[in-house]
Amino acid sequence: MTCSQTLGNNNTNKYQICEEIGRGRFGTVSRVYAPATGDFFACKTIDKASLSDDLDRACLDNEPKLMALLSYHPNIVQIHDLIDTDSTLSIFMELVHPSVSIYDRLVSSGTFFEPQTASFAKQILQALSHCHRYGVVHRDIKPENILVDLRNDTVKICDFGSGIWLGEGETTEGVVGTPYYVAPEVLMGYSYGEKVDLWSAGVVLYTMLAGTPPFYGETAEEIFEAVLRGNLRFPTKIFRGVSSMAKDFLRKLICKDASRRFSAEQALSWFNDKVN
Ligand SMILES: Nc1ncnc2c1ncn2[C@@H]1O[C@H](COP(=O)(O)OP(=O)(O)OP(=O)(O)O)[C@@H](O)[C@H]1O
Repeated sequence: MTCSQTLGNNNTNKYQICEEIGRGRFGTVSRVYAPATGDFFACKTIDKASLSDDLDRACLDNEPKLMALLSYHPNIVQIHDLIDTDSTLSIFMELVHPSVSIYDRLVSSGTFFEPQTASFAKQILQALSHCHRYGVVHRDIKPENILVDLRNDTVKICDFGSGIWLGEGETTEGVVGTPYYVAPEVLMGYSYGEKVDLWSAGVVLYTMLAGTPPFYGETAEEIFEAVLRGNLRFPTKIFRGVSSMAKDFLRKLICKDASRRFSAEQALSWFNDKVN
């Protein structure tokens, strides 16, 4: 292993940067080594010059704060350290190694079997229930933002860059998220709350089972139209091997009416009643 280039305040050389393990809109994620303790971490470095507006800057401020607020939960990537300079912000996090997301797994091995999807579903819901108990709405739940620790099949939610803190009963507005996974109330411009994460989680679980998202289009506009129609189908050819219980569960998450959609807590109790 060769880790060069150092990172640290006042030349403390606290961390040595190893290889790049991921790339997002605003920066890169690298594996880093802390010589003092012998530990490895993931470091997301955001180039402040790449932030074009106040919304981007607010997201940058929010991400480490929300992660700290949520620490510790076994299904949420934990924040370890922060280095803020004039030009960059580096967030040091618990490392998931190798860095594999549900998206990577879908690309490399295709669809997931129902028992593994159920195990991941429970962990995702436990993470969301924890987030929502602390008033944090993730707003960008998608396969790329759910990491899989292959050593023990534990999933960990990452990337709170689009997250928001809402007080009890509070709602927000603004289009945030990723086309295939975004909830209809977000696209409609309505005020919305934490239930948007349950819609997205439902779409992720559907995609794990089917290999394609439930609402599809060639362009972002076409995807948005399909999401707004919210016509949820389970084509027999694809869902032949999937239980009616699983389809029932997905209908309770991918439900257009947010007031009738399961909360994370309701989804977990349903899960504990039916699956265990
Ligand atoms: N803690 C971690 N351990 C291992 N890999 C990670 C970790 N955090 C992020 N990654 C990898 O880096 C990628 C990008 O991370 P992240 O989504 O946080 O960046 P981003 O810039 O916020 O991306 P986006 O463009 O989606 O907003 C992830 O998809 C994953 O592959």
